[in-house]
Amino acid sequence: MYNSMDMINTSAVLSSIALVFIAAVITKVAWGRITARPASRNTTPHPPAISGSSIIPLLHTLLTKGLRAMLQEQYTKFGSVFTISFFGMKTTFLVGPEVSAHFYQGPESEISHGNILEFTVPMFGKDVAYGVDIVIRTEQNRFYVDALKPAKLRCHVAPMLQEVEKYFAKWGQQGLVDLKQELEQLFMLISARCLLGKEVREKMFDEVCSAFHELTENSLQLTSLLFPYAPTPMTRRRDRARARLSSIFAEIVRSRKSSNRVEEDVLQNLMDSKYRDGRSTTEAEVTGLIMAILFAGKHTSTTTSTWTGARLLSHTECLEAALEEQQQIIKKHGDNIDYDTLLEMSFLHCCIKEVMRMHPPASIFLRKVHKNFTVQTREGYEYEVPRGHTIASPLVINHNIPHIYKDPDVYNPHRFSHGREEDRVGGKFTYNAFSGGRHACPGEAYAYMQVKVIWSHLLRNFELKLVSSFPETDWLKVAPEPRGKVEVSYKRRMLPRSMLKN
Ligand code: HEM
Repeated sequence: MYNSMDMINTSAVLSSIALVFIAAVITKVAWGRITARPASRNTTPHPPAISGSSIIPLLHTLLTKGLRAMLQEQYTKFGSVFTISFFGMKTTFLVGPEVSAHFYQGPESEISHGNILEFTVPMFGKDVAYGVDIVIRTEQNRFYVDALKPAKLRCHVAPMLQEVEKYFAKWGQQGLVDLKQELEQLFMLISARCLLGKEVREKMFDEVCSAFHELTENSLQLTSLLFPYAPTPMTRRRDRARARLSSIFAEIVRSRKSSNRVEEDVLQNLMDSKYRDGRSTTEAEVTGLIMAILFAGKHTSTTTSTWTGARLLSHTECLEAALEEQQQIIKKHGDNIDYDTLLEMSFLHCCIKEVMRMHPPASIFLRKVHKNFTVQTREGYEYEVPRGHTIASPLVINHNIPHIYKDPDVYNPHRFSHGREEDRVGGKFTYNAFSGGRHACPGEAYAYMQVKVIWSHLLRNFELKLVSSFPETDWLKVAPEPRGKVEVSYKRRMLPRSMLKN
């Protein structure tokens, strides 16, 4: 069910769109006024629209206070459904679970990514994702879901742990690190091992990292996003990097097949996947699918993990509760960590979930409307959203609605604990860090698993302190992330048990 668009992680896409938005507004100021216009053929009005000169204060807020502040102002003023119109492009924002169902589960013929993710086609090739039709894409999505389902995840815990232990064994007795940079390197090592396979991890790690870096850096430049096929130096570098990666993965696939070698990694799962008509995946498809999954999972997991550190190390109570949980698990299972042990880390799970509520790696999701639909707001207003509009589900606001999340600006993992479960207050579209409905992230369980493997290890083996101030969000990055270095000092613990309470 995944097309090329979907392969691209939404965080990157949405932030890119925000950049496009900023750039477009900077270069030309449209004129107009705020109106609540009636629908063309029936009595249901279109959502209130902000356009023309009213864009100027909105732009001012966007540039001075950021995306969240700008959207929050419009939400306070107009309620949960409003349209921002500039340069003829109309984007209707749907804020909160009450108005989000159609966004997430409307059929492809009525709501789709449109051509928003067209730029992913030259990244991953014409054989996967947005290079193929919806039928093939849906099948390829099934390959992902299957490769990342819990039964298949169990075998990744041991290799993940080995990578984590080996990585942190290189740290000294004590020292100072940039957590963001450390975790980025570690996630690439884990991804190489569990997703791409041991050929890459053992023999071609540096080459694959550098080609992948070239591929993403050059694809996510504003010009490449807007004009993915223009013959610019960036698109040429992108194409060279993709060609290199394609040939590396094609060679690995051929070698495994010719020697009948079978590995326990996601690459193997994609190689073994079959379409409903019995056809096997081709080399080009496997190559495109594996590059896309790496792209979808790496940055999101790195930023989530870094924010988890920043939040835990700034909230003593949460840090102590997380340590206490580790201690209880150690008492029960010793130092052994497996898939089931990770599932027992429910407080750590809530800590990570709360991080993604406050710092969702994808801050806004976008879709194109192909057929008019109506939405009813919580206050009882009904609006018709017309065909042709872009619609947006802004997580930066949705995850901070006070009637759903008590004290939304406070980091409080307990809000997700059993019995309280604020993420269920508004139904199934209340918490959408992993999107939802037809395009829900297939890597959610894998993502939690790897972040927990890392953080349980860090908590057990190191005393950590956040040295730099709590990071701001860098909204100017294509995928929002903590701005600048996240400096953390560490001191090795001799034995986790002796360092903890009780
Ligand atoms: C904290 C980590 C992660 C977050 C927050 C996240 C979030 C998301 C979101 C929001 C989407 C849907 C985009 C949309 O609605 O269009 C998505 C799609 C996807 N994610 Fe994740 N993701 C994470 C980690 C991962 C990991 C680790 C993997 C794989 C190992 C992965 C694989 C994918 C794939 C293949 C898609 C494409 C789905 C589609 O085509 O509809 N993600 N992810």
